[in-house]
Amino acid sequence: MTPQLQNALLKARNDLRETAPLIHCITNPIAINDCANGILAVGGKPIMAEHPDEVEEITCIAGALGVNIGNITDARRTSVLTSAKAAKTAGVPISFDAVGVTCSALRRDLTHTLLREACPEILKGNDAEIRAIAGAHFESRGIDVLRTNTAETIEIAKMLASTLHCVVLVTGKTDIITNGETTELCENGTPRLSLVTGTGCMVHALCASYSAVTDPFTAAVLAVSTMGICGELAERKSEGLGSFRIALLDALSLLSDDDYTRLLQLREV
Ligand SMILES: Nc1ncnc2c1ncn2[C@@H]1O[C@H](COP(=O)(O)OP(=O)(O)OP(=O)(O)O)[C@@H](O)[C@H]1O
Ligand SMILES: Cc1ncsc1CCO
Repeated sequence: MTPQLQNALLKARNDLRETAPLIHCITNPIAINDCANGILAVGGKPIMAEHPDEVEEITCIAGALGVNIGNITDARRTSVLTSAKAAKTAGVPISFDAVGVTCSALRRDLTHTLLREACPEILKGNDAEIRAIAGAHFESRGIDVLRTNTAETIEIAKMLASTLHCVVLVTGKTDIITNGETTELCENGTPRLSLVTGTGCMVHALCASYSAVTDPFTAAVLAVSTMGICGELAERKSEGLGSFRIALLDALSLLSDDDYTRLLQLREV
């Protein structure tokens, strides 16, 4: 990590708390509450709105837009595209979480329409989701990854980022963040994060939050490293998955710059 990136990460943490921008999220009902609380914990102001007749208005007054296709409905499918197009016109940065794009033609079609018509600044998925979007071989079951090959996925993510001119974030044991030229790997986290539903969706909500105050690359690095570090801190303070989930929100709201810097495990490749 360069000193410039380290400074940008700390500045973005502070700027989000200072400016508290409105973050418009269209997400799934499984994770909606955790996403809203996650945004609040790091300093943003969430608004979860998805009615097709109001989303354009809301996107246009937001500092960033987060769209997630984890539990798609007719209304959300319409709203995702309406909001993303409005965001492009208004210059509002978009983060897109391609949850389950591996699972159905509906999600694949929606994803490719979105990438074509209103390409996000940050494209996020797990290993299988990013591979599926790139047209590469993937192994998954439902929304879960069955097998990864990090070295290969890095190359796929770089190619996708270069083609789409966006930042690609691949989550997993090792998180990959790339804009096609610069690539960082984040080793923070704990397997427990994958045992609680919606932690990937929360990473996405943090991407949207930080993209309101910094460039998409810094925002994606900060979002995923924050979740990883807070997962590590929460694991030390909890017993089962219920107390882990609560401890995770505590850690997100209490994380200091010193602890963030001390625990950060980032390396450029
Ligand atoms: N085995 C692991 N070890 C360490 N951290 C992990 C591991 N698996 C996932 N994580 C972390 O958990 C968070 C969520 O990533 P994950 O890949 O599970 O997202 P996801 O598949 O989109 O999740 P969901 O669909 O449940 O929201 C990330 O911060 C990631 O770094
Ligand atoms: C369990 C589940 N199913 C669709 S979305 C989701 C939340 C994690 O992405």
